[in-house]
Amino acid sequence: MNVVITSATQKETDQVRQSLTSAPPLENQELDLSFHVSGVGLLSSCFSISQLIFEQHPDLIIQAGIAGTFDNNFELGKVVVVKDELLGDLGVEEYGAFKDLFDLNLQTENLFPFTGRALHNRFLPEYNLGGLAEVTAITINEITTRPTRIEVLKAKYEPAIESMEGASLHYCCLQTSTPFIQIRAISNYVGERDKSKWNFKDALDNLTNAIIEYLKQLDKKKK
Ligand SMILES: O=C(O)c1cccc(C(=O)CC[C@H]2O[C@@H](n3cnc4c(=O)[nH]cnc43)[C@H](O)[C@@H]2O)c1
Repeated sequence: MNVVITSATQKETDQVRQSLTSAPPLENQELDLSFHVSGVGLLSSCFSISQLIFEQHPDLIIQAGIAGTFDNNFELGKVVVVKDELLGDLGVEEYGAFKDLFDLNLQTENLFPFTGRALHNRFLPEYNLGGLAEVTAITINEITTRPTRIEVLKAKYEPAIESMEGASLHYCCLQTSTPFIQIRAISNYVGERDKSKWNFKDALDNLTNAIIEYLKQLDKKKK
């Protein structure tokens, strides 16, 4: 099985690479694994993920990364899987409201690959192997910082998390019928710009453990 682990930055998957090299945890060797770095943001990730799909025809793409959360009840380090991905800043802000492409009638709801405005991961029933918590996410080009903007996004989309590449994965994979799963660990609360308050360590440690555990289960399933 041809499996690709993609991340926005190499740092997000360095520890996974190290774990796989130092003490290979996969017994059955059913997985032909490779790594891919998409770059940060929608533009770069959309191009490189589509190139990856057309050149390598993976059987499964795992997007592994960190993310900010809108939910103050989430502990930093928590690992989640994205079920529905929405575009959080493609549109116009006017009179304090944000109108997206659907509100502006520039995109049709439920027109493939959208399902009710979302890029829904229809592969999760088969591929969320560990039963990780499934959440709604938004993808943004400009990291959200203003408290009023945070409230607008929460009211409109009810997102649990925010990243800068999730929608690229969902869009490219749905368009090409490529199975995928987006696994994210929470590194910060959305709006927090003081990086000393981000918890990279727990996020990257927990993300690594979740990915290794996921690969073990996939390896077993494919035997
Ligand atoms: O500085 C480090 O040690 C470090 C280690 C791993 C990753 C990074 C990144 O800067 C990753 C950027 C990546 O993270 C996503 N992200 C994280 N928090 C947020 C957020 O609050 N809003 C939006 N995106 C977020 C995003 O997908 C970036 O591509 C640094």
